[in-house]
Amino acid sequence: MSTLEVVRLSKRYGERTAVDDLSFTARQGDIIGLLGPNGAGKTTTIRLLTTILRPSGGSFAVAGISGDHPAQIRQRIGVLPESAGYPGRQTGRDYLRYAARLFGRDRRDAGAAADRLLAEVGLGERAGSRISTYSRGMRQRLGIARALINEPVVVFLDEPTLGLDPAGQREILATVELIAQQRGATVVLSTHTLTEVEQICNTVLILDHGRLRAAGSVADVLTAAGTTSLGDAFLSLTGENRP
Ligand SMILES: Nc1ncnc2c1ncn2[C@@H]1O[C@H](COP(=O)(O)OP(=O)(O)OP(=O)(O)O)[C@@H](O)[C@H]1O
Repeated sequence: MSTLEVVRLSKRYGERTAVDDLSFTARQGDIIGLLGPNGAGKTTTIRLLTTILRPSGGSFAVAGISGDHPAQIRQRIGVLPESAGYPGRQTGRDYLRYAARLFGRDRRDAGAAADRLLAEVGLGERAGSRISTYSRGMRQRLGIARALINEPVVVFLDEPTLGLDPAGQREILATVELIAQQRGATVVLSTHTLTEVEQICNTVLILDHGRLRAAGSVADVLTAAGTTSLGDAFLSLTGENRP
């Protein structure tokens, strides 16, 4: 069964169509790279699929549950938003424990879940430190741990490596691969970094002006665009190869 099924989804803001007739499906363990120039509709797509926004048209389902049931969808997804804020005075462990309690776990269970997740994202040794002392990369990994607290079927990560140095980027990508391989979750990853997509995504979606310009494996997209690099494919499919 598909974990995520999107059928002719659209979102309009007045005259502007931010997402236009978007359809795709995903399965367990897929890492989907959501690409597109600024304003292409990536964040709007993530907001629709995480039930923050209501679609203007079309439909979607997570693990067979219709997007018409946002409360049920939210039980089955995890999200790292574009710019997540964190309570700097809390420790990473306290922050995750609280998140686990919000999902109904008892005190002991919440503590165990927090420690397990902190270890999973490589923050075990800093579990007891205040978040204000974390680097940007560490905060992003904490945000990913937060997104996993309810054992989600689909995890949405909006530009998780933005502003990170190469080592920080690599740590995030390794974490994302673990989420897909060991948990079998589907990961939807929005990014502007094409090398990341080439490294870890088994599916690429290229959006432009809200429309899907290409979908498939990196090899499929190269073939469709008649190019040998994902960068060239991106530029030719999105009309961004202007001088
Ligand atoms: N609340 C809003 N009201 C009106 N228009 C909006 C709103 N949010 C987004 N848009 C418009 O919808 C389009 C898609 O925006 P979106 O933020 O989804 O793009 P994006 O691909 O995530 O861009 P970026 O790479 O810059 O983050 C843009 O034209 C944007 O101006």
